[in-house]
Amino acid sequence: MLFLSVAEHYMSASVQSTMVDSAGPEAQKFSLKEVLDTFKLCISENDEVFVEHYVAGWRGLVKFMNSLGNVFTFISKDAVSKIQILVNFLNGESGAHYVTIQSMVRYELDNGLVDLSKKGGSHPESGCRTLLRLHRALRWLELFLERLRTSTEDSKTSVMCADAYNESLSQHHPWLIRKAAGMAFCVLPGRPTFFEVMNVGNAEAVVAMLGDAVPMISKVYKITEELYAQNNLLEIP
Ligand SMILES: CCCCCCCC/C=C\CCCCCCCC(=O)N[C@@H](COP(=O)(O)O)[C@H](O)/C=C/CCCCCCCCCCCCC
Repeated sequence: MLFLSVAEHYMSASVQSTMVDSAGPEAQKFSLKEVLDTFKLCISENDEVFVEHYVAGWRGLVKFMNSLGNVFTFISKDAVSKIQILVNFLNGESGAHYVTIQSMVRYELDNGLVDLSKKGGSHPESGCRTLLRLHRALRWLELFLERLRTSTEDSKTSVMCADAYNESLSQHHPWLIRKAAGMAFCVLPGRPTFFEVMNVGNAEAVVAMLGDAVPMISKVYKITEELYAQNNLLEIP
C-alpha cells in the first residue's frame, strides 16, 4: 500500500481540480457497447480521428475504472486530468483546430505550441503531448482486451493486465509508477466480475463484442501511431 499512497501523492500534484465526470452514479454506469460505439465514431471516412469521440471513449473507460474501487483512483485521476486538458482545448478559442488529431498536430506544430525537448518550454501540456499519453495507454488497452477476448474461465485478469502493461505502457513509466501499477493489478477482480461490469450479457456475448472492439481500438491506435511517427512526436517529454 505504501507504493500506492506515494504514487497517489505523486500524481495528485498534476491532477486538475475540475473533474470531467461529475454526474450521478447511474450516469457513471459502464457499458462496453457504449465505449465501442464511441470508438467507432472516432474515425472519419478519410481516416481522421475525432478528438471529441476519442476523449468520450476514454471517459467511458474511466467509468469502468471507477467501478473497480479506490485503489485505482490514482490511475483514473491521471486519465481524467488528461481528458480534461483535451476537452479544454476543444472548448477553447482555438477549438476548431482540435476537431481531429490530424488538425491538432498540424496546428500545434505550425504554431510552435509543442515542447519537443525537455528543456523548460512554455507548452508543457500541449494537446500533442497529452494525447500521446492516452495513445500509449490505448496500446495497453488493445493488448489487454485481446487477452481478455481469448482468455479461458480460469485466466487471471491480473496476469493479463500486467502482461499487457509490461509489453506497452510500462516502458514509458518510472519505477515508482510501475511498482504502484503492479500492486494495483494484483487486486483486480476476476474475469467473471470483469465480464459482468461490462454490461453486455453472458460470456459469449462479451467475447463477441470484444471481437468488434479490439479491431476498432487497434485502428484508432494505428492511425495515431503513424501520424505521430511521421511528425516525430512519439517521444515528446
Ligand atoms: C473494456 C473494459 C476493460 C478495460 C477497462 C480499462 C479501463 C481503463 C481506464 C483507464 C486507464 C487508465 C489510463 C491511464 C493513462 C495513463 C497515462 C500515463 O501514462 N500517464 C503517466 C505519464 O503522464 P505524465 O506524467 O507524463 O503527464 C502518469 O505518470 C501515470 C500515472 C498513473 C499510473 C498509470 C498506470 C497505468 C496502468 C494502466 C492499466 C490500468 C489497469 C486498469 C485495469 C482495468
